[in-house]
Amino acid sequence: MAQSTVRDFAEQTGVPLDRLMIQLREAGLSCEDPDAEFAESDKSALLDHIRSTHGRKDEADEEGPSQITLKRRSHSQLRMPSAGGGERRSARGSRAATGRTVNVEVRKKRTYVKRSVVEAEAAEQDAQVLERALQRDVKAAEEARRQAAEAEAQRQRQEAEEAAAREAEAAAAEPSGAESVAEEAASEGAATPEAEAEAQTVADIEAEQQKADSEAARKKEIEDEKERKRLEAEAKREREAEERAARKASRGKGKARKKAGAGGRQARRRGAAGAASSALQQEFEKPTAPVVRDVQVPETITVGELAQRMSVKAADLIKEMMKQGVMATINQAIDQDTAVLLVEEMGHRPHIVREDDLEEAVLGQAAEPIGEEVARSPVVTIMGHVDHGKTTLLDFIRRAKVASGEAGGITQHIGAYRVNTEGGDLTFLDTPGHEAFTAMRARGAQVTDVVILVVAADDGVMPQTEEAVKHARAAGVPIVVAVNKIDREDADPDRVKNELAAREVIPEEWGGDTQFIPCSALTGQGVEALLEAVALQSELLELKAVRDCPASGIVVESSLDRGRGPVATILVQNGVLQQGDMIISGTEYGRVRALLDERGERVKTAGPSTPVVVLGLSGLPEAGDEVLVVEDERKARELADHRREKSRDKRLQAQKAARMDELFSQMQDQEVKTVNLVIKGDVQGSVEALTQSLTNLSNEEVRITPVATGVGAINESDVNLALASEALLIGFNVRADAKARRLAQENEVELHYYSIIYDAIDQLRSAISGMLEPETQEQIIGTAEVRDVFRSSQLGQIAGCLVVDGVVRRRNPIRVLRDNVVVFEGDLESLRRFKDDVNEVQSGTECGIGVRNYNDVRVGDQIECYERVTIERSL
Ligand SMILES: Nc1nc2c(ncn2[C@@H]2O[C@H](COP(=O)(O)OP(=O)(O)OP(=O)(O)O)[C@@H](O)[C@H]2O)c(=O)[nH]1
Repeated sequence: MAQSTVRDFAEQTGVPLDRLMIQLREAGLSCEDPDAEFAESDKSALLDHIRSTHGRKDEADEEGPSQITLKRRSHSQLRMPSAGGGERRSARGSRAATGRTVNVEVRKKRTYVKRSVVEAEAAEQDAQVLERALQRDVKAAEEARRQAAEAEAQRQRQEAEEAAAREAEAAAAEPSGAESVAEEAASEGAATPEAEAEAQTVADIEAEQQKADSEAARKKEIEDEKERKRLEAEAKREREAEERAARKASRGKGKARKKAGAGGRQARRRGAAGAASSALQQEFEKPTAPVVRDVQVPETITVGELAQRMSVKAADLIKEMMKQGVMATINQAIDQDTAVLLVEEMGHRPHIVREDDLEEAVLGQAAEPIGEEVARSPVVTIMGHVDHGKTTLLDFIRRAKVASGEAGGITQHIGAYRVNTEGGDLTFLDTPGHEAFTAMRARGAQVTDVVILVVAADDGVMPQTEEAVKHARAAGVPIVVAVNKIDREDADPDRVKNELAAREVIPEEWGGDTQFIPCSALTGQGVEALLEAVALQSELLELKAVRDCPASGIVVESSLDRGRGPVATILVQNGVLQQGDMIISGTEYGRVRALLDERGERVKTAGPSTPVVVLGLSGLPEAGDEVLVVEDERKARELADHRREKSRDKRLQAQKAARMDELFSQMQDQEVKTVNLVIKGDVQGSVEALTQSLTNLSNEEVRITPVATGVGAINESDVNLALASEALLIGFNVRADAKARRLAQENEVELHYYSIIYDAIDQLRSAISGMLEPETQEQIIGTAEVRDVFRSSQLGQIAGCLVVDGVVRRRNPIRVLRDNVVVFEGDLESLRRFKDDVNEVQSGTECGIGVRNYNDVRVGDQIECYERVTIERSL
């Protein structure tokens, strides 16, 4: 390398010479002459010095701001000629008017930096330049040294090889002396210290070279491995992307391939983890044609559910309904026909689902029992008017005192009893006779084979006697008439025969088919004959039942027992009901936990025509519900759920209708008053009957609405409900519990307790009578005939009249009638007797009448005087 001076170095690097000299002095190098040689060692020392001081700042520089920035803003206006025709306008001298003025804002920013800072920066820059130059020079010197060493090593290796070759040749020429020469050479080599050092250097260099080579080879290997893995991963991702694309392509979507490609690219970007997650990702494909769905349409379905089945938004369905002219909300139930229409309109395929499908599937042959028929005992219902002796008669028959235990002496709910008579077993359904139980009695007739119609011989045929005849006829059930109370002195059995014959219940002795048995439930006279007659009647009927089939029957009554849960009285009609059977009844189901007979004793089985109390149902079935034994619990639960859903839908539909009706009627008549009722009772039948009877009291002015009904004691929630709906709270044979009583007291909710249905009816009737609007009636109080008409200058036209009927009063309104047709309606202006004004004129008296605002009264007209009276009404 050529020798260089300090000056040369300064010129090379562009650093001012004086600054370089300062740096050298600071580095502790004595350099007075810039033309002196700039040795390598000096360069290394200077580099170390610069490295150690590089970036350091004077502490003084830290104080105060190192620079100040000044900003200046100036505004001016620029007037520009309007584009296109500016010159033309200017020629006309209208430039000012047409030119455009632009506001110009000029912003200037100037930064002043401290001198010391500038100097320091310059020094810093020079130091950096020097550092770079020195570094370069020092590196170059090192490189040169290394190359020189390498060249030397190479030269020595060649020399050694040549020497070896020469010696080999010499040895070949003088084999005897070869060894000695070689030894000599070796000893010579070992003996020379310079040669030894040289050899060591060469070995070191070679070792270094080898180490560097192996290091490079190892690095390359690692790099290659990485590259290979990267390529493998990439190939895998591409394969996956291609597979996806192929799958989509096979579905015939041209677009899909593109998307899969995009997905693949995305996956590549995300890496392996991303690729795995993208495989799970779902992609939406817009269908190219409208999707036609098969939609199951049951008998009733809510709008929301129908929309769901068609996979459309409920709002869209409601819109479609509006187009069809049907207004509905999402929770509203619609009928099958409407639903089918809507499904078709929306381009789908409706499939009508019959509700019975599931019933049939679950119940199988249970609907129609198949098997060998055997004789069964008759089911007898006693019907008749109130107090004609039904309970007394049944009491006598089964020798149990039922009547004495009943509130008000009236049977309150249907009970079923099996009694042994000489004519065989008879099952009695103890139906009550009061009108409130009409609905239950109708149900009773459906399971009944024979009706005993009790008619008191002293009272004859009464309204409920007639009703009982109608029910029996409607059900096609034969009647046996018990002409009761024949022990009474005023008993008149023939009257009963006559009255019933008039209603087409003809006695046998009169050629009809009805047996009339005179009896006394009190004394027992004729009761045996009555039972014989019933037995005879049922023999004629040849009653049969299938015993060897899954049991089925009818719920006669149900109630909630505090200890035993839901309790249902069931009349078995076919098959044999056993403890452990899985039964379904209406919307309830359950495994028969226990069977009890009419005396409350446990029995294991109950055959046809046997009334039995069943424990184990999930809830209270309705009186009249069918009971069926099913195979397994799952099926029973399924069917019960289905029925519950169905009844809920129906209820929803009914509720909606009721609300609509209410709306319409309120629109028509704003004066309709509503009495809400919350009714709780001891047994389902009573609640049902009471609810129906009370609802029947509704008329066009007062509507009675049972907002809630139920079995059991009145609880807090009943009181709350009554409060919320401003309802009357009625307890029939039940009382409010302590909490409910307290709540009722606090909120002044009245509790009405009853144990006799007609008491409840009477009280409510009188209560709602008070709610009726009083009626206004017109009463004619007098009539006068016009005999003469004359005019007075003071009073105008005056009619000379004779009061022919009642009294004519001056303050009362009048009507003028001509040939019995009203020609004017108004008031009297004056009423006079001779010259005196009077307040009233009695019948048979003449008077002068002036009619206000009417001057056309003629001879022969009648003037009718009337008054308006307000009459309180009752139901
Ligand atoms: N003298 C006489 N009185 C009878 C006879 N049968 C019933 N009574 C009386 O008539 C009244 C009414 O009898 P119930 O058996 O309660 O009449 P019911 O038809 O069951 O009445 P409800 O349960 O209200 O439908 C009672 O006081 C009986 O004692 C009878 O044969 N002779």
